[in-house]
Amino acid sequence: MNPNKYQRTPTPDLPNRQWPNNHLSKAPIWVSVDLRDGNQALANPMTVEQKLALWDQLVAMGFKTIEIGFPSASEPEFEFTRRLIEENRIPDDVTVQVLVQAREHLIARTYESLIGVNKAVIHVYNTTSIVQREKVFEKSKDEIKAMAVQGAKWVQEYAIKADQTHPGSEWVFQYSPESFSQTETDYAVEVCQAVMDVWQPTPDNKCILNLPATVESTSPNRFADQVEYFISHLPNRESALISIHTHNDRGCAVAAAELSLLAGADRIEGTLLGNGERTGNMDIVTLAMNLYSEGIDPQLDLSKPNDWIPVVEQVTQIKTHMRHPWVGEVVYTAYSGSHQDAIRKCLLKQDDNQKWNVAYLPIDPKDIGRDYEAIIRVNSQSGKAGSAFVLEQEYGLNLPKWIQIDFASTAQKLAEKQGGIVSHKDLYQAFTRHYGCDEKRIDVNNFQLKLDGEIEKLSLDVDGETWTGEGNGTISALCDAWQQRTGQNVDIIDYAEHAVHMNDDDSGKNAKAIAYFYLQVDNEKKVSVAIEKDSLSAMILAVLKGLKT
Ligand SMILES: CC(=O)SCCNC(=O)CCNC(=O)[C@H](O)C(C)(C)COP(=O)(O)OP(=O)(O)OC[C@H]1O[C@@H](n2cnc3c(N)ncnc32)[C@H](O)[C@@H]1OP(=O)(O)O
Ligand SMILES: CC(C)C(=O)C(=O)O
Ligand SMILES: [Mg+2]
Repeated sequence: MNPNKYQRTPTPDLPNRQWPNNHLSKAPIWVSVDLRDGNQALANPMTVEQKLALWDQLVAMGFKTIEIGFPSASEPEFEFTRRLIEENRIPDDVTVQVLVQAREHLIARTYESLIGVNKAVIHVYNTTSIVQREKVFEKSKDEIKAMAVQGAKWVQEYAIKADQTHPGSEWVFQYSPESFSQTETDYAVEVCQAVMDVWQPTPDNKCILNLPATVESTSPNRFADQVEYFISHLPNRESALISIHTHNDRGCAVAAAELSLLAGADRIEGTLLGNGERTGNMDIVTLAMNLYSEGIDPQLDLSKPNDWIPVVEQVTQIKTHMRHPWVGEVVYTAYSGSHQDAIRKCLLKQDDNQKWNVAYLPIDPKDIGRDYEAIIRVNSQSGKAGSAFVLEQEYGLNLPKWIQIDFASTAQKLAEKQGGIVSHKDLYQAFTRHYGCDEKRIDVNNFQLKLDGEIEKLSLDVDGETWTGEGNGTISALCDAWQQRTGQNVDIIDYAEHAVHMNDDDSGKNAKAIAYFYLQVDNEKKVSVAIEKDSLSAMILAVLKGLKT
């Protein structure tokens, strides 16, 4: 490692920067560049059929501008453009965008690909960065500016020609000073101003100036400075939409785009899940969800990742990381005990009419189709709350805290034995086995209860023996019967019972009752559970189990 090899990328001095004081209140104009920047980054570029599948997905998600490719680059790119147009696949409210270099024959071919389109953005670019000027193009600043101006002129001239031969299309012009992030910002303003001088946009007929961090080379705050500087120094700013196109070389593409919006940008280019050159383009999903989590309508439908992620994965051949922000498979899952406990307590207190406020869950996972099943998974890092949550969500068991504590060591042993995540079914089976819920070990018959004044008189046969007792209710009469038979003193420390819908293998859902008892028999504390057809039977059996075992 030799840090002396590297230097800081210069950015403008902006002592009165405004962006840190700003807040976002609306979504930007989104532009998907999946079909162009995403595609050009793939070892195996998408086939036309794959591009069509991704196009349909992007339209369904609500993108209104989609960069569909670089039609002058290859036959498949050209053919894809033609198919969208000829097969009427472009909805009226969606605009296609195409990329082209500032080279005449490529611009001519680009317009050819667009014959018959209703509306298209022609996106022309040339690089303006110091390294590319000096080493790649070996041109002066004026010469590079002249390339941009020439490109802008060709874009305009060929639009006029296209209108003459095939009238009826609407053209929007976009220019990118490629590698804006590594360009002196003053110079980027100068080049863009020269392009605007050619196009003569107005506030009613804006052009688009797209500022790329082609290679991300500064921290997001310094990129935001570059953007604010650009916007505040651009004459005729109101005649341009300012677009941002960041890449993720430093891992901050989303942050840089988000801060650029604070700095005044109107429009964001990016890809789903951040596919794109090298470390990728700015991930639109992450930025849109960031806005959503702050109460801003993202103006995109990201609610069904389980539908659209497979499409993206299929066409890119790139798997989504399980911890991908907002949509990764486990990003709402808590394994650790204290997280599970906090989530469970917050969810119990979360009211549908209140703003979402749940520890460890920045949004309601249900908003993007993630079931609570995915939220809490029980393994050996989990505590009592995790098992309680699973049994509650999946089986409708509202375990009192003393049952949670009593069952915790059984769940822990199971998790340690299995070594990974304990399935919901295994956990439930462990619970019913631990409390003997499936075994009919006590035979109860001839139940009779008579009210004598304020006293309940109970008689029943337990395992063939007749028990009698009295008290101010069934359970106290039952405890009295035990005391009469054994001389042991019985106190009910706590109990709970509720209805539960059991999934019987044969007959489907069955309403039953579950009772939980916490007893003190002389000096011994006992916990018992019974599941029966009705609540009285469940309570009697739970008490008997506690007493007899
Ligand atoms: C940052 C980005 O993502 S930019 C977009 C990059 N995407 C792509 O390039 C994908 C599609 N591109 C292609 O398939 C090819 O580059 C083509 C078909 C467009 C052009 O191919 P070729 O003509 O063979 O040129 P090649 O790709 O080698 O390009 C380099 C030439 O174009 C010039 N050039 C590169 N970019 C530009 C530009 N934006 N404007 C004008 N000239 C340019 C270079 O100076 C070089 O010129 P030279 O041949 O005189 O040295
Ligand atoms: C063509 C431009 C906008 C680009 O993709 C980039 O600079 O990253
Ligand atoms: Mg790019």
